[in-house]
Amino acid sequence: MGVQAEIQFPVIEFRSADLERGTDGWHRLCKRVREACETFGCFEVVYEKISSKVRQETFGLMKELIEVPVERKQKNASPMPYHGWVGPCNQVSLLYEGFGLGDASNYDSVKSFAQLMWPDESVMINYKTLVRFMKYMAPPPGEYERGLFAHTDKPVSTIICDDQVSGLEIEVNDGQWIKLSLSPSSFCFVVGDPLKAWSNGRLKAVNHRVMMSGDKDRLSLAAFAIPIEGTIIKAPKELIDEQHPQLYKDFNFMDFFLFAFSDPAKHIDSGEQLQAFASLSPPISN
Ligand SMILES: O=C(O)CCC(=O)C(=O)O
Ligand SMILES: [Fe+2]
Repeated sequence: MGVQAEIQFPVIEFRSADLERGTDGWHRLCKRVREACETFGCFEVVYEKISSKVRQETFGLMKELIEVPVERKQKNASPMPYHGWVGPCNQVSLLYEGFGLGDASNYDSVKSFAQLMWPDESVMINYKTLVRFMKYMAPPPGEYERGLFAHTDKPVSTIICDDQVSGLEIEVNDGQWIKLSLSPSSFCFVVGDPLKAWSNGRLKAVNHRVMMSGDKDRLSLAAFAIPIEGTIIKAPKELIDEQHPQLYKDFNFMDFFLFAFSDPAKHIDSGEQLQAFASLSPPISN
């Protein structure tokens, strides 16, 4: 046997700049990938955009997945070969265990996999994200004008980001408003009516509005959590006791959402709509 020549296994860095189709960098990258596939049939990809933190968290969660009871793992079944759970067995190996998550880039698939494996996490509301892109024009010179009327949010929660032109105001005490100045790396998290109901009134659905002044237009972007069809908003039993009697009836999120935007509800103050829709006790009169 001859002396084994030193073998150079291909290591290719995927830099963001080279991933732009048609550029010189992209052509060079394609050439190296093709050569590696022709010679070795594989290569090491160096890609720094996936942080080591994300990788660590992923493997941390996998350890939790391995710990779920076998009866639950068996629910990860599929009529397709190689798509479901396989535990240690003679056909594969006594050392092997594997789960299958098909269509993994689809958020709903990931959610339903997680719900099969961790069904008790009832705190988790399965939702879709509605994003709205908003522009508020600068008011006439010297004016302080309403950009968006005062309201509490109807989705479960909202994350707002703006372009540093302030305008968002929150009501801290009855009638006392503060204007937020979000830093370039901040977002504002807002509790919506359904989250208030879910928490049996513990969390505050804050009244907020947009008031414009100055000469700059304002851009904002909001991501709203909208529960999937059929989601029932129900306070967990741990949050209900003698000191904290149940404040709201269980309700279908979409029924409330449609109610809040319906004609009859237009006459109800935004912050009172939850009370009007789901209250179990008559309103307290002063
Ligand atoms: O544009 C903003 O800052 C707030 C938007 C908002 O409150 C909403 O769309 O519910
Ligand atoms: Fe809002």
